[in-house]
Amino acid sequence: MKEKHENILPVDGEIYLFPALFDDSTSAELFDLLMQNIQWKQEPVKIMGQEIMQPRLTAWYGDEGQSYSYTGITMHPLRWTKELLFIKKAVEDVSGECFNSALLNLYRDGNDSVGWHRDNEKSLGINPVIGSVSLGESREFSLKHYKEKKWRRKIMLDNGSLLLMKGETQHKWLHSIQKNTAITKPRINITFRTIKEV
Ligand SMILES: O=C(O)CCC(=O)C(=O)O
Ligand SMILES: [Fe+2]
Repeated sequence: MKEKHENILPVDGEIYLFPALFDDSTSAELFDLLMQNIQWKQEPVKIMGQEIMQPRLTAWYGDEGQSYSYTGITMHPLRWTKELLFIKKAVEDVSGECFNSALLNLYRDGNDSVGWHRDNEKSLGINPVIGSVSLGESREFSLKHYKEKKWRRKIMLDNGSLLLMKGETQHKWLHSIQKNTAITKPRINITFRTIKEV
């Protein structure tokens, strides 16, 4: 990392916030391009044998030849777009990390959410590094420790920000975006990842 940043987690992992990876006008331009050019879809997931629709739209982009299993569905990535490569480079420059894929989320409004989970799929390997870019409406990112559920953190993810998660974070902490019905505007989130094995 270029500058000195403070770890947001008290134990068992590292999370760093870069509040302004992109300025307001770049963020607004990227938001519009991603709204238009990404192949957003509402995908089903299997939860305890039942197929239900995810409460948000998603898309997966990446290097050729990658595939990814995510809560019971296998996804084949679409080819990087120009704007995704621009964002990826910015994330790689400030983090000093490299990524070969990205999972995108579109929260249409405050009724969309992602439940408590860890990004600890086998294909991401041990101690995966995830770079998470937010565009559009601010949403609160909630964290709780996997074992000590009383250990909690909340981070506001604003337009143009980057959240970098590394170390043991994905093994030891759960995260979620909770519904907030006061929110009427959309948010795009891009999580850059590295798939280690197919
Ligand atoms: O929208 C976010 O900030 C988090 C998304 C997330 O946790 C995921 O895609 O795994
Ligand atoms: Fe996640």
